[in-house]
Amino acid sequence: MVSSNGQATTQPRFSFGLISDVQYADISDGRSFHGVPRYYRHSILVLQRAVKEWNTHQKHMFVINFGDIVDGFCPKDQSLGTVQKVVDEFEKFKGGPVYHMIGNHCLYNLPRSQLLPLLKIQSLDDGRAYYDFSPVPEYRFVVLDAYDISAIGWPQDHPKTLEAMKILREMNPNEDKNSPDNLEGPERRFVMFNGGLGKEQIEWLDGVLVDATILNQKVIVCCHLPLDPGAASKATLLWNYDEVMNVIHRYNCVKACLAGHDHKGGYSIDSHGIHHRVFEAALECPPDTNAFGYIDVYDDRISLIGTDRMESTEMHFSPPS
Ligand SMILES: Nc1ccn([C@@H]2O[C@H](COP(=O)(O)OP(=O)(O)OC[C@H](O)CO)[C@@H](O)[C@H]2O)c(=O)n1
Repeated sequence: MVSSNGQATTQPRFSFGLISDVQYADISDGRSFHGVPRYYRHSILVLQRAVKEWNTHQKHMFVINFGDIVDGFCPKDQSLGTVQKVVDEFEKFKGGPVYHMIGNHCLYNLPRSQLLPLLKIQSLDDGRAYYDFSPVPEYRFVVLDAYDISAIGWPQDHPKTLEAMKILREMNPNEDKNSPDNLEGPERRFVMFNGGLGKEQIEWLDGVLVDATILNQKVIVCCHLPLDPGAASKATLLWNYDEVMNVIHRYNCVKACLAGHDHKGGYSIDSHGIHHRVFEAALECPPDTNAFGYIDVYDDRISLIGTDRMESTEMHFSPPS
């Protein structure tokens, strides 16, 4: 294709919409633990404007929601209806499927057994919430379950809860396990509002990357929790981000890791040239401002076009090492 100035332009192979940390609740505005304003009722308006804009573009193949669909302060007798209400807003997207992932605030509201069907996350009986999909033969998306090993979301006596509590007891000296006090650097991630990937999920990830390599697919990893200390506050990282990145770094197929959770957003390129983009939260948009976007996917880069508080980011792929 040739543009008006006579230069060759390339069309994206495909595009998709994205939004993170809607954290809607029908409650008055409040603040985060650190005093950052949170606009609980406004966040669903941000989502509505996002869906309207994605539909106007008429080019997005799908939408990805990066987790925390409702806030933990949502009255518990309203959790089910509130998750459904937000899912219904996502369903107004006309271009294709909406892919959800779970975040800590989802799990403060509902157990996995109720949450996963609402979010249409196909799961085996064991409640796992990781999956992959391939929108075009050249690309594979991997959606990780960041709360696979977690002290929230599983029954109290579940082996995964017990494993998570053991990790927190060993790694976090505080009585309040949500507090990163007395922890330094990336050790600050060992708090109860984070989680990690279990052995089975890591083996599954490894298998997907083997398969993607054989098929010559480029892979985009999506996870509610950030995977690189350069892109996010240390207290928001996946517990075993280092183990997960060691697996990813064994292959050349992963081009970008996309995340939510750290509401201010962030961006880094790691030692292997992988892009890490953490998305700005819809929840923290003051009235009439927005944080959502879409990504144009090319063969040699992905291009995030953000609205308002979501910064645009060009992510050119490094040549394979
Ligand atoms: N230092 C802290 C931070 C948080 N808490 C408590 O942990 C719960 C979850 O915190 P919250 O900020 O709501 O979690 P988000 O997933 O929205 O955001 C994660 C990052 O903080 C975003 O930057 C809640 O009960 C907090 O009060 C805490 O005790 N100590």
